[in-house]
Amino acid sequence: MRTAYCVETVRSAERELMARLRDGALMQRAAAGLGAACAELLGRVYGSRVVLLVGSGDNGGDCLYAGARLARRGAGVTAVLLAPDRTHAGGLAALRRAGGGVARPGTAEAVIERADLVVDGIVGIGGKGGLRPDAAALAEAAERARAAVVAVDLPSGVDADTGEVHGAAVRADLTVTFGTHKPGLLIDPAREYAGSVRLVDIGLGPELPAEAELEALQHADVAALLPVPGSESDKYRRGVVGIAAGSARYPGAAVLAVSGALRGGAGAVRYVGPAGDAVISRFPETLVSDKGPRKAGRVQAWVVGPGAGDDAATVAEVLAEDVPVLIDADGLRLADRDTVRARTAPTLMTPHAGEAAALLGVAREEVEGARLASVRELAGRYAATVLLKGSTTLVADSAGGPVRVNATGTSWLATAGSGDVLSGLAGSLLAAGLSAVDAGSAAAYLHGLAGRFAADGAPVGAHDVAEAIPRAWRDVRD
Ligand SMILES: NC(=O)C1=CN([C@@H]2O[C@H](COP(=O)(O)OP(=O)(O)OC[C@H]3O[C@@H](n4cnc5c(N)ncnc54)[C@H](OP(=O)(O)O)[C@@H]3O)[C@@H](O)[C@H]2O)[C@@H](O)CC1
Ligand SMILES: [K+]
Repeated sequence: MRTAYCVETVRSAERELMARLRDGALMQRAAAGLGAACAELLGRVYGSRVVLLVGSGDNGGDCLYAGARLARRGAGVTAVLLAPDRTHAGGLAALRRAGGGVARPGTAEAVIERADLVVDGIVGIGGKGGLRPDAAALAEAAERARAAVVAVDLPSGVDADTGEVHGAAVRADLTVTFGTHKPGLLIDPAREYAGSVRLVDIGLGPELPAEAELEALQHADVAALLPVPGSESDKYRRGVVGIAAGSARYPGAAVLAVSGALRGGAGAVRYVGPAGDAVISRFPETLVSDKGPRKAGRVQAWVVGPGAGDDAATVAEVLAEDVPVLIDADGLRLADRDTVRARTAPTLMTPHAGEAAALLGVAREEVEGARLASVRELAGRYAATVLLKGSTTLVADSAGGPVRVNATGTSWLATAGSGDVLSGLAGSLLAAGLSAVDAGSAAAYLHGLAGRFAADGAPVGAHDVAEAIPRAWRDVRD
C-alpha cells in the first residue's frame, strides 16, 4: 500500500524524530537522497551545469546541500537565491565550500536557460497559495529551458494536502519527496506537475500514525481483496449481481455494464430492464428478467443507472432493497438524497467530475480543481461511499478513514461506455462481498489496468476494456 500524509501529520512526526537526532541530521538524509536522484538523472555529473532555485526555508536548505554534493562530484553548480538575506546559511556555506556559486542579480534567466538540470527548492511543505511573482518567474523560466527539472519534496506552488494548484507552479520531470508521500503528489492536478515521484526514506516511518490520509492500492493489495472461488462455491455463494440499466434508447449501456459485471467475480449476473434482448444476444450466460428489480430473484448487490434515461421508479425500487447498491450515470441524477442517506446497506456512487458538479451545484472545473474536497463533500452529503472518476480516481467513505486514490488509469479510458464497464465490475465485487470502499478501489485499479492493456498506445472502445479485465486480474494475481 502506498500512503500519503498531510503536512500537519508530517510536521509532528518530524518533531518526534528530530528530538532524538542531532541538529541537521534529517536535512542531510534528505539532501543525500536528493543528490543521488539528481546524479542518476544527469547520468554524467562531472561537467554538467546545475542551477538551484533556492527559497528562504528548509526546502532551499535541502536544495543547497544536494547542490554541494553535486559540486563535489564536478558539476558546475549555481544557486539562484530568492531572498539572499534569508537563505539557509549552513546550506549556502556548504555549497561555497564545494566550489559552487551564486548567480549575480539579473542573471537568473540566462543561467537557467543554459542549465542541464534545474533543482526546485523554492518552497516545500511550508508553501502557502500560488507562487509569488518572483518565484513564478523562475518557474516559468525553468519550464522554457531545455533542462530537466527536479522538484525538492514537492513542485513549488502546488498544495501539498489537497493536490490543488492556485496560479503558477513548477512543472517537474521528477519529484524527490522525503519521509512520506504528500496527498498532492498523488491527486490531480498537482500530480501532473510532479512528474515521476521518488520517495526518500529519512526514518520518518515509525513516527507516522497507522492511518494515512490517502492510500493507493498496489498489485498485492488488490490481489488480497479479489474473491477466489473455493471448492464449496456455487453461483449464489460467489454472489449474484443485479444490473438495472439501459433503456430502449440506450441498450448499449446495459450490455457494457453486464460485460464488466461478468468479469468481476460474482457467480452470476442478473439483468433487469428493457434491453434484455441486446444483453442476451451478446452474453447468453446472463439471467434476464423483465419483472423489475423487486421480483427479479436473489441478488446480493445492485447496479443501477447506466443508460437509465428518466426511469426514476427503477432507481427508487433498487434503493429500497436491503443489499449494497451502486449508483451510476443517470441514476445519480434520479436518486433521492434522503432515500440514499436513510439506507442501511452500503451505497457506492460513481460520478465523473461533471456528474459530481451537478450533484454539488458547482461548475465542473471546480470539482476538477479540488477533487479531494469534492469527493469528501459528496460522501458526506449522501452518507455514502463516493468514487470520483478521473485520471486519478478517488474513493471516499462518509464514515471518514483514508481516501483511496487510484493511479492505474490512462487517458485512453476517457471513452464512451467505459464508466458502464466500471460500474458493472465494481457491482460484481460488491456482490462478491467486498466493502464499498474496497469494491470501488479494486474495480478502479483493475479497470485502469485493463484500459492500459487494451489500449497499448492506441484508441480503444469500452468493450475492449471489458475484454481485457481478465488479463488485469491475472496480472494482479501473478
Ligand atoms: N518535514 C520533514 O520531515 C523534513 C523537511 N525537510 C524540508 O523542509 C521543507 C519545509 O521547510 P520549511 O518549513 O522551512 O518551509 P518551506 O517549504 O521551505 O517554505 C517556507 C518558505 O517558503 C516561502 N513561501 C511560502 N509560500 C510561498 C509562496 N506561495 N511563494 C513563494 N514563497 C513562499 C516562505 O516565505 P515567507 O512567508 O517566510 O516570506 C518561507 O521562506 C520540506 O518541504 C523539506 O524540503 C527536510 O529538510 C527534512 C525533513
Ligand atoms: K520545491
